[in-house]
Amino acid sequence: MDWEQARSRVYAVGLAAALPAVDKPLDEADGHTLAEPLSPRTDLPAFVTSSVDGWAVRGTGPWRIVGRVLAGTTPAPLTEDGTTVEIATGAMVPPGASAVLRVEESTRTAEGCVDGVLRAAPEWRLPGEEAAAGEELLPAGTPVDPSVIGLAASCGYDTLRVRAQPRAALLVFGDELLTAGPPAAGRIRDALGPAVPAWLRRYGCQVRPDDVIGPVADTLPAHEEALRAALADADLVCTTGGTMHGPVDHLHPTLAALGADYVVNTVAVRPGFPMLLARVVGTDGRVRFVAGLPGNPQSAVIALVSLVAPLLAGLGGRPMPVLPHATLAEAVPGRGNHTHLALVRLDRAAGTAHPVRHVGSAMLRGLSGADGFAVIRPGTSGAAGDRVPVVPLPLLPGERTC
Ligand SMILES: Nc1nc2c(c(=O)[nH]1)N[C@H]1C(S)=C(S)[C@@H](COP(=O)(O)OP(=O)(O)OC[C@H]3O[C@@H](n4cnc5c(N)ncnc54)[C@H](O)[C@@H]3O)O[C@H]1N2
Ligand code: MOO
Repeated sequence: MDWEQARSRVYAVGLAAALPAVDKPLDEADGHTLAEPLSPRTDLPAFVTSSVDGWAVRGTGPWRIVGRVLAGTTPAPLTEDGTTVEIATGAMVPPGASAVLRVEESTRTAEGCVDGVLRAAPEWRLPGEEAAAGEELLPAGTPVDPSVIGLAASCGYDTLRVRAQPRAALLVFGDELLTAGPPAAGRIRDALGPAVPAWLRRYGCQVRPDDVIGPVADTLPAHEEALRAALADADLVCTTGGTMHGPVDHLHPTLAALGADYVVNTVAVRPGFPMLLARVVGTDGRVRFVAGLPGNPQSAVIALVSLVAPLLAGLGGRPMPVLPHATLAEAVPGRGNHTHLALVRLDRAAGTAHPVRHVGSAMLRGLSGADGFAVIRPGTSGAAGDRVPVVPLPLLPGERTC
């Protein structure tokens, strides 16, 4: 399947299986996605609010001082022309006041009255100036970040209705993998067991340490047992390795044994083509997904950005991630009729993408210095100066990249 087509298909399938809406207290909502639009419960501001420290006055000056209004109180009306109350920034302007005079622009008369020249523009904020009660400020599908949480609080929310956070598990396949110490005697370190959960968390998944399993023994029964167990609780199970058809590649037979159906089975992309996404419908009718990440570590990350990121966007009810563009600083070869995802470092100031070195699919050195992958479409090659889409890596937790 074409790479673009695979992304769209996975997104649509994820959206059709969008996770249920739940209520979260504001302090637990970060990283979730709004399941309903955000609208203020009152006008914002809710009352006429002084925007300066000064004097709320009625009529023309000089004004006789008759009181003081602090923020957080309900003031008595100003009923008499020529009177004033001292007022703090954020305090409710008393009904009857005709203006607010800034403290630094006021003087005192010998009699102790306040005097000064009023500015033409009012020194207060009117109800509804920021938003009217019930007005849609953010649509469903908006990622919840600290600014959204702050806005929700100012709109009067105690909880937010958000999509449940997807729960993900990881199964690492490969008897050759060591989980400690340096590589030796034909064995290498498992690079994906430690790295993939961290990528998944950056994409908004919950991954508990107990949900990272492996290396799972390279036998079909062990694979089947591990996948069944992982699917019992997780919405998404990622597996690493075993996507091909080598002597100990058991993923496809395991999926067949579980009655899974393929959403995507191999993608015309290099590196990473053996990636897959399968769907398993449990006896309870709940849909779960298995993402088969190839064993070569960079290919596994390409499967994450290509299939898992759009799937999670769909499950979270978010829009399909839009790819930013950058200008290639150097030529990047095409990969025939496959899409080439080429690791690049972005110069954000210049808007340029710089190919990095050490980018073999078995390597992680290039990836560690990269910001994402430049997309070289099938049948094309990238020349210096070409504008190309870039698939960003979610390098900082909560970045608005997905
Ligand atoms: N006859 C062919 N062989 C292969 C082809 C092919 O087209 N024809 N494609 C190659 C490509 S491309 C990829 S990608 C891999 C995919 O293989 P699998 O997903 O089945 O993965 P494995 O065979 O289990 O492992 C591949 C490679 O990656 C290393 N690996 C696996 N897991 C980890 C891990 N957690 N951390 C670090 N390294 C890992 C493993 O040792 C192998 O070296 O197939 C090619 N073969
Ligand atoms: O296509 Mo494989 O995924 O390069 O290493």
